[in-house]
Amino acid sequence: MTELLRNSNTLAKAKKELDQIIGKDNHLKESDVPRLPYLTAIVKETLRLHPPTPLLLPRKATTDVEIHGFTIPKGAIGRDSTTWDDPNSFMPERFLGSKVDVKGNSFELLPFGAGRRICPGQSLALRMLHMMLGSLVHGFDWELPDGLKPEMLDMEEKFGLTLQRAKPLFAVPTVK
Ligand code: HEM
Repeated sequence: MTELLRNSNTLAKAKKELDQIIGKDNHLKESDVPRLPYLTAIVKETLRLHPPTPLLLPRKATTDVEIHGFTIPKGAIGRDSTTWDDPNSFMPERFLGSKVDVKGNSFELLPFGAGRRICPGQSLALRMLHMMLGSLVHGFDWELPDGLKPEMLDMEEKFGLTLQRAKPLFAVPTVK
């Protein structure tokens, strides 16, 4: 939601897609999600830029390592500038028409890990993320409180086992 409130064009495009595909007066259903490529791209882009479990727990490379001829570079993969154009910008469009997924098959984007220790809650988490975000965007118009400008939003993150906003987001919903 923070990235959408900071990027009003993205929020407007997500609303438009929801209005066109499921209709202004209908509630979002799980079966609608496969027909919402832009909402799906927003979820992927959020998981790239703000991975909720950023360290993949104990499996982060602290230095460049080579294993069986494959180089595992040090550091955060979601913002690697050799893989992603403009890696620090929130651009869901980068996933439209792209085969990169978040399910452990695309090694440049591993918010749920990969292989035998991949997150077993992935399928539940992805269902919930699309339903929650899609319902919030589709059901309400959103504004920032007290004349706060999008560019003034505090993007500081609290680093830990899971990554969260350092301070909660305050936003004002109006029923559409
Ligand atoms: C957006 C939501 C979530 C993200 C980004 C996420 C991410 C991750 C990551 C990165 C790992 C470590 C994988 C590895 O070690 O390679 C993990 C492990 C795990 N996750 Fe999740 N997770 C999410 C939601 C959930 C949910 C909803 C559940 C349970 C209902 C869950 C249960 C677990 C468990 C049990 C493990 C440990 C698996 C093992 O070590 O064998 N996660 N998750």
